[in-house]
Order: sequence, then structure tokens, then C-alpha cells
Amino acid sequence: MLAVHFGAGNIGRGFIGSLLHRAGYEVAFVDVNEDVIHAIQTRGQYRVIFAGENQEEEVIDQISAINSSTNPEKVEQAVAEADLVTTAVGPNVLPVIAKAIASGLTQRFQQTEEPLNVIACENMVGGSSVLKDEVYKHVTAEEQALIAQRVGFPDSAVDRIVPNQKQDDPLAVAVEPYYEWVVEQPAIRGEVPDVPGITYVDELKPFIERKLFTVNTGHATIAYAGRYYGYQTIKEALEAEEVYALVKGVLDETGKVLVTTYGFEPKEHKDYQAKILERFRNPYISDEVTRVGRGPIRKLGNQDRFVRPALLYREVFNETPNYVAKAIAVALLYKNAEDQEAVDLENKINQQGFASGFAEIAALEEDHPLVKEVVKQVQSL
Ligand SMILES: NC(=O)c1ccc[n+]([C@@H]2O[C@H](COP(=O)([O-])OP(=O)(O)OC[C@H]3O[C@@H](n4cnc5c(N)ncnc54)[C@H](O)[C@@H]3O)[C@@H](O)[C@H]2O)c1
Ligand SMILES: O=P(O)(O)OC[C@@H](O)[C@@H](O)[C@H](O)[C@H](O)CO
Repeated sequence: MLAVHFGAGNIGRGFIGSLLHRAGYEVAFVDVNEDVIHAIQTRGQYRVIFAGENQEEEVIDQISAINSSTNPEKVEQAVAEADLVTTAVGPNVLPVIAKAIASGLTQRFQQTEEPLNVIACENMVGGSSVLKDEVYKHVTAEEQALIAQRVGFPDSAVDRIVPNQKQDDPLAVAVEPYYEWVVEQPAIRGEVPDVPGITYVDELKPFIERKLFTVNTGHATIAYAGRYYGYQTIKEALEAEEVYALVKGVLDETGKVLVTTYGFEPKEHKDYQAKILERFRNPYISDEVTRVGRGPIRKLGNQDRFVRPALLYREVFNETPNYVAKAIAVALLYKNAEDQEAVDLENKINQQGFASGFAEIAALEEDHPLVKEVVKQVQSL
């Protein structure tokens, strides 16, 4: 069985590749990073190191790699022959890989009537649905009809902390042992892929929103507050009283709205939150605040980890979550010259001011109550 995975990065090698390998797939990685591609092509395997007391390892072999920049035809052929396609490239890259997937499907329809599932494993709501919309832009109406019949784009939620790697070996990847991969089953076409570790659910939304607005909202809060107070890693930032007080307040607010909206059992959600804070404190993982805070414009977007839960909170309780607003305020002060989105954010705020800059990024009116509260929080920092 062949799985084609776009994005041979942290999660691609450290999580998706590992589970697909265990399920018996040969994994063809598609990437644009020639160093990683060359290493996979020459070595044909890599190590996953589980960052815990015993530092257990797993060897992933039966792998290959294709450079989608220099070898698009090979990518198309791989998609045409694949039994499963997955992605972990970053939400902003989905429109880029959509063209290669579309060309591969065009070729596939000339070769076989076999169904195929394409699962985007990105930190966003509706990643596979967004990818499907992007693929549709590159195919004919007739091919859109074939896709609707034969190709599933089930949305998914993936959870495993995989920091930027500091290994001498460019392919080895240290990961936390914990993982969760939830996939929405009704959108599957043909047989449900038998991948141990995937949890199939009828409705993904509660799960992706619980994950994004607990794990990622908490993570990003620690990253931006950590950067603001001068800490380098998530672990050391979380040890700071002012950072812990903020993330605790944020998780209380997102927890309250998630429990009310989706009916999660309150004690169970508290345990879920506690587990996440323990994961952030993992002594065997060093995760920079600059990785977790990467892409601040994406993370301040209307449907992402700060604004979406804040709007849901206002909808449900008719008041603004002040801790989330404070977390947004420190995010607006985020600086990192090596992160283009951080540079763009800083320039936008300098040119337009906080109210106009944040309102534009969050797709809100400048006089929106959340914008007003965020500006108030910035002024009090
Ligand atoms: N790292 C984590 O802890 C984690 C956990 C859960 C979800 N995620 C999500 O997984 C996705 C990937 O995150 P990551 O941490 O693995 O990032 P990463 O930067 O380590 O990996 C992304 C990979 O995509 C590749 N890429 C970029 N453009 C490409 C293109 N046009 N075609 C093919 N490959 C391309 C990059 O070269 C890189 O190897 C993101 O959506 C992220 O939010 C990450
Ligand atoms: O990947 P991002 O940039 O959306 O968010 C950074 C981290 O919060 C994220 O990668 C977490 O490590 C991951 O979502 C844990 O499952």
C-alpha cells in the first residue's frame, strides 16, 4: 500500500509517517527541502525518538521522497497510484500543493476508478475541506464530479508536540510520546483506511475545536507571553508566575465556552487541560517560543486559536473573554526578525496602530468589543 505524504517536516516524519509506517504503508514523502529529500532517498529510513525517560526509538523504513519543485511529474504519478494521501505542510501552503494533487487526480482518473482519501493534518479548522476547494480550482467541472464521487477529503485533528529538531542526524526526529489523530468518517470514500491510532468520529468539529482552542490557544499564549517576558522555551515560560496566570485564565475561558457549546463533561475537560500543561512541561522536550509563536498573523486570524474562541465566548455569554483578549494583546507585541509574519505584523501595527491592525487581521470592525478590549489590554501592558 502506498501513502503519499506532503510535508516531510516535524509532524510529517515524527507523527504521520510513523503511524502510516506502522499500518504497513510505504510512505512517499513529497517536500521542497532538498536536504531532507536527498537524505531520505539515500538512506531510506529515519529514527523517531520518543522524548521520555527511556528515550525509546523506532526506525521508519519503506520510505521514499520526491521534490515537488523539481519533479512534479513524479508527484502526479504518485498521487495517481496512491492508496492514501496526507498533508502536513502548514495551512498557508495548502493552496500551493493543491495544484500537484489536482494534476495527480486528473492522471488517476485516466488510470483507475479506485477511490482515494486525502487527509490534511494541519492546525486549522476544516483543513481537508479547504484543500478540496483549492483542488477544485485546478480541475474541470467533469473532474470535480469524479472527485465528489471517488475522492474523500475528511477533515482531521492531529495532536503531538514535535519541536524544531536539534539532532546531528537531519532525519532523526524527537517527539513527545502522546498523540491523537481524529478523522471525520462520513467524508471517507471507499474503505476506511485501517491506520491504528486514528480515531474515526462522525462529527469532527467538537474535537478539532477542543484541540485547537485548548492545546494551541494555550501553547500560543505561553509562547507570546514568554517572548514578551523574555523567555526562550515553553517550559521555562510556563514556570513564570505571570505567564502561568495568563494561560490558566485563557484555558478557563476557552474551557467554559467549549464545555457549554459541545457538552464536554467539565471534570473530563479539566483533566484534559491539566494533561496539556503537563505535556508543555515535558523535561525531555525543548520547544522554543519562536516555533510555537510562528506565523502570528495566521494565529490571530478570525477562525484561528484566539479570535474564534473569543467570538464564540461572546456569542454564548454576551461578554468578552478578558484573558483571551490579553493573550491577543501580547501576541500583537510579538517580535521575531526571522519570522516574516512577525515582521509583517510589526510593520502593520506601526503603520496602522493596534486597533486598525488587529481588526484587519482578525476580519473585525475596529469598534468591535473584542478589538476595544484588546487595545485596552495593550495599553495596560
Ligand atoms: N510540530 C508540531 O508540534 C505539530 C503538531 C500538530 C500539527 N502540526 C501542524 O502540522 C503542519 C506542519 O507543521 P510542522 O511543525 O511539521 O512544520 P515543518 O515546517 O516542520 O514541516 C512543514 C514541511 O512542509 C514542507 N513544505 C513547505 N512547502 C511545501 C510544498 N510546497 N510542498 C511540499 N512540502 C512543502 C517544508 O519544507 C517542511 O518540511 C502545520 O499545519 C502544523 O500546524 C504541527
Ligand atoms: O503548528 P502551529 O504553528 O499551528 O502551532 C504551533 C504549536 O502550538 C503546534 O505545532 C503544537 O505543537 C501542536 O499543535 C501540538 O499538537
